[in-house]
Amino acid sequence: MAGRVDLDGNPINPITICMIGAGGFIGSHLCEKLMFETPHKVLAVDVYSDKIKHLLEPATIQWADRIQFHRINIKNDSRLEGLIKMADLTINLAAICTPADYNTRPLDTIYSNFIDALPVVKYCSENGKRLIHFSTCEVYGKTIGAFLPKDSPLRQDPAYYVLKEDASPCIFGPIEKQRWSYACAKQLIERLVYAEGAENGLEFTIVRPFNWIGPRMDFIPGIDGPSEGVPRVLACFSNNLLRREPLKLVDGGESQRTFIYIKDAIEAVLLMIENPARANSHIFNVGNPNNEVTVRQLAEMMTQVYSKVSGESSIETPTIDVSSKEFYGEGYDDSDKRIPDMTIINKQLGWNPKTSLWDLLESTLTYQHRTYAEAVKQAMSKTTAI
Ligand SMILES: NC(=O)c1ccc[n+]([C@@H]2O[C@H](COP(=O)([O-])OP(=O)(O)OC[C@H]3O[C@@H](n4cnc5c(N)ncnc54)[C@H](O)[C@@H]3O)[C@@H](O)[C@H]2O)c1
Ligand SMILES: O=c1ccn([C@@H]2O[C@H](COP(=O)(O)OP(=O)(O)O[C@H]3OC[C@@H](O)[C@H](O)[C@H]3O)[C@@H](O)[C@H]2O)c(=O)[nH]1
Repeated sequence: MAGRVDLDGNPINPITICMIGAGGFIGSHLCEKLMFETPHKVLAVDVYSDKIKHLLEPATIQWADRIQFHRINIKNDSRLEGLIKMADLTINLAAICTPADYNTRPLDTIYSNFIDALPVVKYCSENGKRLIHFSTCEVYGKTIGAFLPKDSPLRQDPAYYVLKEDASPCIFGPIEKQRWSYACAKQLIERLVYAEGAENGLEFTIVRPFNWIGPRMDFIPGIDGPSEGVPRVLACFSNNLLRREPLKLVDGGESQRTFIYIKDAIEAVLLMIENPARANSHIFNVGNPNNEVTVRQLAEMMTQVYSKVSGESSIETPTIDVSSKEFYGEGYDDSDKRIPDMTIINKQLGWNPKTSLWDLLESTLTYQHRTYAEAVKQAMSKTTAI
């Protein structure tokens, strides 16, 4: 750790980071990175700590003085401002961010992604503290190409689908498609952070993650989350594979996504943390444009990889089609395609993703199998016994 320097060759001084949402998927990986590889301190704020308990237990005393957990709901806790004041930098990850909630709990979604983030922005601005705010690739909504006729040659032109921070429009569906409640709330908080920068000098960076995936993402229904819960696609498909049931393809699985390994993405966040002069006032896409698949292709690849890592043959009918109304309910809609433009992050931070989709699925599904296979077997045998 000694002698660490930033991208301009200047020594990196240890800082204190107030990380809100530190107990979630991204937060847990960021806490690990900061504890394992840097001298920085973390004030970890969340309502849950299960995903970082390995960093908080006495056995990990090595960094006991560098990470503190604060069980705080930022909706209503006066301790938040004090923690932001104690820190040099605040990173806000807290949000409701699973699509199954956007159309079924639109009020909670809007409050969580906009209203609850307001005091965080205000305290940073008023106290002259730097903020890294987590937004989403969903702010782009649908691509321009999605509105062209299916056979239009322009659909092949990157100008109609590659998503650029400083050029692409944000295209959402109608209000009755409540899916867009999340994207719209995230867009408004981005605009507010940006305006605080422009009018009041807030030092900020906005991150737009493009489908970061890896170990500890969401939950397996009935094992470490509610039986009826619907997590994001990686956990849905993992759950199906663990239970040896067909993977459900929503509306034919035609939507396209680019997936990035969480560990590659965390490298980018660390560069933002340690290079404020290069990261401030920027909005960054963080994704892997080389890992594009349709959801159907993702299902096929996960089936193959899971078979390899578990040693179990795949089932006879590996996928089934399901309508979005059946799967998510009324008001669901979808982003058609998400390819991040990487020009700005390349120029400012020299960062590039490394891990291929196959490799990241192999390490992630090895983790899922090791962590859950036995528990799923036991849960299933109990249900059959009843
Ligand atoms: N994972 C991705 O690919 C992805 C993609 C786009 C955007 N994002 C954004 O990144 C951020 C983190 O996402 P994640 O995947 O780690 O999600 P996550 O759900 O695993 O983590 C969010 C954490 O915030 C906490 N939280 C929520 N409301 C809170 C409150 N009121 N008070 C205290 N803690 C609260 C939750 O308990 C959870 O631990 C979110 O803002 C999300 O919108 C993630
Ligand atoms: O079992 C499933 C689950 C999901 N899907 C499909 O898989 C695709 C990806 O679904 P995810 O649950 O990962 O969520 P999305 O990519 O649509 O949105 C995510 O994007 C970025 C973040 O802001 C959020 O984490 C989330 O909104 C969607 O087209 C969805 O309809 C299935 O076909 N079957």
